[in-house]
Formats: sequence, C-alpha cells, structure tokens
Amino acid sequence: MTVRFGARLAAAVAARGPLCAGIDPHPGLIESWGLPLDASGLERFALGAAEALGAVVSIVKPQSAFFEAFGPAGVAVLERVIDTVHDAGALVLLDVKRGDIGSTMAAYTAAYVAEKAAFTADAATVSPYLGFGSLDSAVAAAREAGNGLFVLARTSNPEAHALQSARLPDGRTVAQSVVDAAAEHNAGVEPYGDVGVVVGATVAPGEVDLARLNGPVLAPGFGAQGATVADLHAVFGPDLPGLLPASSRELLRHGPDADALRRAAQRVADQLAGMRENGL
Ligand SMILES: O=c1ccn([C@@H]2O[C@H](COP(=O)(O)O)[C@@H](O)[C@H]2O)c(=O)[nH]1
Repeated sequence: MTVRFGARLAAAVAARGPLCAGIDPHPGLIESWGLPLDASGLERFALGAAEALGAVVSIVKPQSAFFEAFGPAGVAVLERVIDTVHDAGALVLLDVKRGDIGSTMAAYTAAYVAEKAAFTADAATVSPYLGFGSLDSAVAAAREAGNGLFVLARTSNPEAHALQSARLPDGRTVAQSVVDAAAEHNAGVEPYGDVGVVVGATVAPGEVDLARLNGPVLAPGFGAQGATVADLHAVFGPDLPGLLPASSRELLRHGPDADALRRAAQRVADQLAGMRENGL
C-alpha cells in the first residue's frame, strides 16, 4: 500500500524535527570548501552535504538550479544526491519550481512526482502562477504515487510582494488564494495533506492565514536571508503543524567537515525544538 507523503513527512518530523536543510551548491560555497568549480567539485560538495545533513534532519531540499548549471553532469549528481539523502534516512524535497500549461505540466509531473518519476524525490516545488488549476493533474498524480507538492504562495524574496500581495476582486490576496486552493486538496486528510505551500519566514506577520491549510508549510528565508527563530514564531506561531523552516547557506558554510555540518544542523534543530517547547 502506498503511504501518503503527508503521513511520511509527519513521521519524519516526529522522529527528527522540522528543519529542512537545503543543498544549494553556490559556486562561492564550493570554492570555500576547497573544491574545484567543476562537476567533480559539485559532486564532492553535494554528496558530502547530503550524507551529513541527511543523517540529522527530516527533509533535505536540493536546489535543482545549482546542479543544472553544470549541465547533464550536474543533473547526474543531483540524482545521486537524492539517493544519498534517502540512504541517510531523510526525505527529499526537490526545489525546481516548475509550472506551465496543463499539458506541459503533465511532463513535469512525469519527471518529478508521478509514479515511477524520472527523479525519485518525495516532493517537488511548483509554481501556481499559470493558474492553480494548471497544477491539478500534478496534485492527483503526486497523491497517487505517495508524493507531495509545495506550491509557491508568498515567497521570501522582496520582489514578490507586489504580485503575491495584490488583492483579487474577492478581497483575498493572490498568496491567500493559493493557500486556500491548496487547503481544498488537503481537507479532511490526517495527520495532514500532501499539498504544501511555500511561505517565506521573511514575510510580515499576518500576511497569510494558514489556519485551514492542513498541509506542510515550507518556510525558506530562515538563516542567510535574515529570518530568525523569533521571526518564525511571529509569522507562523509557536506550533503550526507541518511548518518546515528551511535553511541552506547558513548550514553549508560549516562544511566541508562532516561533523561540523552535522553539529550545525543539530544546533538549529535544537533551537527549533526550543521554540516549540518554550514558545520562543
Ligand atoms: O520563497 C522562496 C522559495 C524558495 N527559496 C529557495 O530556498 C533556498 C534559500 O536558501 P538560503 O541559502 O537558506 O537563503 C534557495 O534554494 C531558494 O531558491 C527561497 O529562498 N525563497
């Protein structure tokens, strides 16, 4: 029997906490690890990070763009990163932010989240900005395969505000309409559904109402983009079910030493556990 993504994620978070560790092989980071800026350097960087971080956190988020930048050799490394994270015991959220008209979206679905998808991640990020309905077949295929989707709602970058906080004729913001559409897919599912949203930890408190989402919330912007544990608390409250604070550069700068990477991730995981226990 296929176990749904939402259930698998909830179990992983119960075991290891909610931190989502990003693997973003920025050229500057690869060089700071003393590695060459080529496919061999990418491979050592990304597999080292995958092995170390995948052993600590519940979910790892490789950023596809940094692998694609190295061409086919980089994409081959990405496939190995996914396997390495799984072997280390964590789930994989592939950050590819795909979105297109329905018929093309079907091909992205086959690549990333459908049964026997070409990439074997557990979930992928998608963009609803060609209309949430263009994602419907991806949602259905991912659910059938036991995989998940994270839909961009209110992203962490400052340029997003004008578009995503614009008001629709019914008074809701564009971002809120994305959250509400995701919530429809998650209604009634326990412990929560398979359609997550992306809401940056950098956004202003109260911008998005997540109370009825009943799904995971990826919160990038924590760490290198400036958001702190206090910001997470202010934006999401102390115990939003399914909240996955995501951090990449802030963790990766501790490499290449595997122990240092693991310790950095564990420190952040402990901080997040403190946030829940003490309402920090
Ligand atoms: O709103 C969003 C959506 C995705 N991202 C991605 O998260 C990481 C952020 O990395 P840091 O180094 O922790 O800043 C990166 O892959 C982005 O593409 C985001 O930042 N904001």
